[in-house]
Amino acid sequence: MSHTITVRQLNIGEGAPKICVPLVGKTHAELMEEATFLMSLDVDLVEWRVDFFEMVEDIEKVKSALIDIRETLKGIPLIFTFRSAKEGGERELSSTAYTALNTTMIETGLIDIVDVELFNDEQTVKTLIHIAHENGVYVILSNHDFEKTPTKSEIIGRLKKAQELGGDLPKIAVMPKSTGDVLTLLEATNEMKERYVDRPIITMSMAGAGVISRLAGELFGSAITFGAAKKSSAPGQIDIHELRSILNVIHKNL
Ligand SMILES: O=C1C[C@@](O)(C(=O)O)C[C@@H](O)[C@@H]1O
Repeated sequence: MSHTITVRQLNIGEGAPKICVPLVGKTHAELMEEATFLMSLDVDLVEWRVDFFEMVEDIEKVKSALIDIRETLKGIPLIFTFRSAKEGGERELSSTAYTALNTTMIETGLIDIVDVELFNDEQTVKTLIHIAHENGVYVILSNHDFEKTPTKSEIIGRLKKAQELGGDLPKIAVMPKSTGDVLTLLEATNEMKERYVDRPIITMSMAGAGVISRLAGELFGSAITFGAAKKSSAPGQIDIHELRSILNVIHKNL
């Protein structure tokens, strides 16, 4: 497998980490306003965090918002993410509803990447990966620990599991309780890069202490970094202008 994934001419995994900004509107109107605003900014990808959308359980309403988001974003690569409450998101869906929501949006042909949580039952994960790939959609296979930072071998184990299951972009976000925890995440990322990586991965240590991990992905091996425009979707995301400028400084000096 190639170390780079190309989505609408964006080479993820090559050069500086790509900047992704989340859309976190609660209503159709808020989403339109946010999406229009994002178009005035220097972003590489947009993630629709659909768990923030209050009509998320109404698939037709989600679809109609998606159509308008896609039209507003023009050619910007779009990630579709329902983040469950147990992994730091806004709400829960039953496994059936989660599968139906993701399947319907994959089949619209309007999204480029779908985020699937690794810790769903394995059959759900495999089914969604299969449907995504049949429709030319890449899969971020993600895992989040908002409580702590697992050990280095556990982090690597989860990222490798995401590779084995066929995720195109394995991802992990963890919470540091110490600066040592930030190093653990960076070491795990670096070891993946040196020993196991055959495709781009995404890692981050959250909150203030973890900010360095959102900046240093080109060095340690994380291909996408999440920044904030007006509102962040997780602790530790920094302003995208500052983010771009720091990524450029690192890139220039490597
Ligand atoms: O999983 C991630 C990463 C994230 O949690 C972060 O820490 O930047 C933000 C989420 O929107 C995204 O889905």
